Amino acid sequence: MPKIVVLGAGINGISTALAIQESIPKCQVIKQRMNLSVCVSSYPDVQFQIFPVTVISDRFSPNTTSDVAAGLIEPYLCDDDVDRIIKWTRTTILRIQEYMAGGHPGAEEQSGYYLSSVKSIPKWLEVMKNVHILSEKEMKEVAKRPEHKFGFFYTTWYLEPTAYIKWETEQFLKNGGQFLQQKINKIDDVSKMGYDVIVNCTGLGSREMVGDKEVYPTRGQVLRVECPRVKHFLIDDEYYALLNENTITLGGTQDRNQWNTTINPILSQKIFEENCRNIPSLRSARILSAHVDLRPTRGTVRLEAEPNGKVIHNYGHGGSGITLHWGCAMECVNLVKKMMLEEKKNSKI
Ligand SMILES: Cc1cc2nc3c(=O)[nH]c(=O)nc-3n(C[C@H](O)[C@H](O)[C@H](O)COP(=O)(O)OP(=O)(O)OC[C@H]3O[C@@H](n4cnc5c(N)ncnc54)[C@H](O)[C@@H]3O)c2cc1C
Ligand SMILES: NC(=[NH2+])NCCC[C@@H](N)C(=O)O
Repeated sequence: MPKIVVLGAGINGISTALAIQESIPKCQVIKQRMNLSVCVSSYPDVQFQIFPVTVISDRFSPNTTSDVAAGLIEPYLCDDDVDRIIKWTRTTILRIQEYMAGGHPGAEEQSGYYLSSVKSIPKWLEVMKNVHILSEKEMKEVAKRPEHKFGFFYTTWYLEPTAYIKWETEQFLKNGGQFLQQKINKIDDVSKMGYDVIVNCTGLGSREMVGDKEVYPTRGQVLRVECPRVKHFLIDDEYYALLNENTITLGGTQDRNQWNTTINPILSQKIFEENCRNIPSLRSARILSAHVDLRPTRGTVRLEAEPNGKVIHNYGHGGSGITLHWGCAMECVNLVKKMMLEEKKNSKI
């Protein structure tokens, strides 16, 4: 009976743990009514759970990097292979549409403008809806700055991480999942805890815990404001105003190798002013809060099983962890299944 543990409780940890439960039936509690025709009776609900899944983490939502995220579905600050990114994004979008169809909170389509000083059409635009490259005439109407030379309109989604992780956590617990609050100093310590499969989703924490110096912080500061008048998002080369259920997230900074998580009030003022220049209606906004966190940035997302080991890595999503989460979680499930099969074969020898 392999014991599976997921390290980390951000969007990638919780999603991967839930994906394992949903995709490997023996990893969730299955309630079955045993109807025996002979005595025309039925046993009380019988619970089967063969492989419990445990999540170990030092911090939980709403105190993870994931909770600070604006929830925009758009690949960003992730230099991975673009086709891999697009594949993961597509899988995530399907999951968001299922989540929305369930009427759950914190997810919706959002439409708006991407204005830039350079003419470039990102490949990931192919997964978006209602894409329209702005004509010169339309640019004249929409541009807010002389450097806004090129732009496009499209529809994407937002997925508010805190609301979504709350829902995922409820499903995970319903499936018999377990939580353990603990800081892991070295991943080898977990191997000694008797787990057979270890999935590492510790984001920037992997720099120390796994000793991976390729993962580094990109500091991001944002504001949450209330401004019901604003109905479209607007992203340009430096700033962004992104819709959420009842608020707007204004960003944004991307300072590589900056570890400082103290909010800089001067920067907050600049983020507000620059976004008001792009969307004048924001002048009437009510500023609710400011946030800073560190994007777990890496040349590529590390999503792989260690050779002949029991560790699977899923970290380093940069500014795209919400965007890529379900695609990466499902790829992890395939690696877990493969590892369990190997384990079964070896134990037969
Ligand atoms: C300002 C800002 C805005 C963003 N906006 C967006 C956006 O709009 N769209 C998007 O797709 N992405 C966005 N991102 C990026 C996104 O937030 C990250 O890519 C994502 O949160 C990474 O998720 P994760 O689960 O891998 O890591 P995290 O959320 O950092 O979770 C890591 C987990 O591991 C735990 N952990 C770490 N080390 C240890 C240890 N040693 N022992 C035990 N537990 C440990 C932590 O406690 C935490 O629970 C934004 C990021 C920032 C900073
Ligand atoms: N700037 C840009 N192209 N898009 C907005 C990025 C928002 C979010 N991923 C983040 O801040 O990481």
